[in-house]
Amino acid sequence: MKEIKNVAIFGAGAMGAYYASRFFESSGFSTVLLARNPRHDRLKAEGLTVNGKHYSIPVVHPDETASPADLIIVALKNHHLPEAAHDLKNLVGEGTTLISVMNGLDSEEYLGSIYGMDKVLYAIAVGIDALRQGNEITYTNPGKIYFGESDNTIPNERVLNVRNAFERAGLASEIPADMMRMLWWKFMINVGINQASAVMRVPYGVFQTSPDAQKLMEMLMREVLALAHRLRVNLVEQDLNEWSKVLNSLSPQGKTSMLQDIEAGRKTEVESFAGKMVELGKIHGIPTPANEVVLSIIHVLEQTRA
Ligand SMILES: NC(=O)C1=CN([C@@H]2O[C@H](COP(=O)(O)OP(=O)(O)OC[C@H]3O[C@@H](n4cnc5c(N)ncnc54)[C@H](OP(=O)(O)O)[C@@H]3O)[C@@H](O)[C@H]2O)C=CC1
Ligand SMILES: CC(C)(CO)C(=O)C(=O)O
Repeated sequence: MKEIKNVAIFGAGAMGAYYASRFFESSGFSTVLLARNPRHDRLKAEGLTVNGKHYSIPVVHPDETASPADLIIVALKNHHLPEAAHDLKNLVGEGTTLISVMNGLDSEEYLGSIYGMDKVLYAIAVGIDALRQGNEITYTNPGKIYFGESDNTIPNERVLNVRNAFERAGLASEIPADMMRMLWWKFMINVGINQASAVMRVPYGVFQTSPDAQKLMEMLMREVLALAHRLRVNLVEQDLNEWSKVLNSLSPQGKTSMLQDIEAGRKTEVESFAGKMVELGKIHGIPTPANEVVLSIIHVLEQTRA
């Protein structure tokens, strides 16, 4: 397989802007952002600012791109995906690899249903605390990307090729043997802290110190543990402690992506977290009362946003 050179970033928000800046700054890559108008013109005119540094990264329009990308990083919000996913069609060719750094359990299968799972690798971003205000993005901790096929006992050529590209771009990454376990671990984290932070409107620092904040976060997470156990996903009690270690490394002022959405009056990804939990809980006979409560609260916050 040939070395990854052409990289496209789809969704130049908090996460996408960070990854775009890394590839754009590293030699050996040609990096583009993909967007329709009015985003296209805005990104072209204003560029992106990441940790105070301005980047004028080329922006391409979905209907005007002719040559496929080697690697596409998808960093949309989950509710953007159904409307946006077809915009990748001119960028996906035989040798293209698609990676979604989006939270939730479904974005990979969604992209795979359109472009084929043979082109999609699973991924999660852990420990990054990217904040966005307009086109200005800040982060204190870049975190790490865990990625691969669902089973990476022996990583295949596509996976190794992406690792090589991440290394050249200065992005920390790891290839877990059991990627499904990692996907569920991240899902547990998001169901816990994203939702608890959104209903309480507090940053990471409060979860580092307040037993009350920790209690709600853990109640939500334990429902994921019970569901994972039923589905034979290898997620255990100790995984809560692994998350505490990551949490304590985050900036006390940092905010989850869901709290950022609530504060900015945007739609949240609650359907991919509590919504998914309630749905799966019903199918598999696992009670999800804490998730039912936060689902209603976050719906109300969305309905009453300014
Ligand atoms: N922020 C974080 O620290 C982390 C976030 N995540 C996950 O990563 C994903 C992205 O999150 P985040 O970066 O915070 O979200 P943002 O809301 O900051 O970014 C999403 C971006 O997608 C753009 N977008 C929406 N629709 C389209 C479209 N049709 N075409 C092109 N661009 C589009 C938005 O543009 P516009 O602004 O114009 O609407 C926005 O720039 C989410 O699933 C989140 O849960 C995971 C780990 C950490
Ligand atoms: C884990 C966390 C909370 C930060 O990386 C996240 O995934 C998010 O903000 O959506």
